[in-house]
Amino acid sequence: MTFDIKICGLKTPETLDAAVAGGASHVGFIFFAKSPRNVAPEQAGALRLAARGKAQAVAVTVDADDAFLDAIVQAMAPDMLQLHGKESPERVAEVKARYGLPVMKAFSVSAAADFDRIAPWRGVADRFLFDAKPPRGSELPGGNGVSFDWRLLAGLDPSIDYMLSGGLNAANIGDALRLANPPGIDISSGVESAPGVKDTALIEDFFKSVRIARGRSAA
Ligand SMILES: O=C(O)c1ccccc1NCC(=O)[C@H](O)[C@H](O)COP(=O)(O)O
Repeated sequence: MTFDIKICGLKTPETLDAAVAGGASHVGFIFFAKSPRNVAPEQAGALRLAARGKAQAVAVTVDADDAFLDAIVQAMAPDMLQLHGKESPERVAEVKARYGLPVMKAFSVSAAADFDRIAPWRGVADRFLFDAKPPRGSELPGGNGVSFDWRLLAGLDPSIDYMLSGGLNAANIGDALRLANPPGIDISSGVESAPGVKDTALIEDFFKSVRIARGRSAA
């Protein structure tokens, strides 16, 4: 079974290279003006070239309209769209049909009952991303560096394909993998030295911790 690792919120060639070299299966680009990780579609288009054939480029949007999605898809040709807002199942289906791309739908989680909410999106979204609920007052629906109780994932229907997200870092990824055994993981602020500033050494440390946790050599 494959195990996916997404490094999200990349903005520079150096950190994108570190993500790909470390073994990222997915690299994420944020299109949300209030985020310190926000990039222009053309910037993401230039960056993602280095990942072509090595990692899937994911465009992360929040309740984006067709005009904005058109601009993103045209400028960067993403491999996947991550919808991180309040997109309905109908909107997810519309986006999938319009672009012919797989869609990962994000949900925030704080209790087991939150997984019941995904039912209408099953069979519509290709994958889910389970993130923590944003802290009170945050303007960001994601990228807040906060975790939820990973034990909640242990009882999830194993046919649900998802990435575990929210507050992961090199120090806690071992516990997260042990408790949740997810098919994929996603990280952003845990590999940053400041909000929106990715750090190549932290990216390398994260991959090293993942390898150790998965029982592989740290070298
Ligand atoms: O990261 C952002 O700034 C962001 C802004 C708006 C919507 C989504 C955003 N991030 C989505 C992601 O996939 C993040 O990697 C995910 O929320 C985990 O972030 P973190 O807790 O910082 O690892």
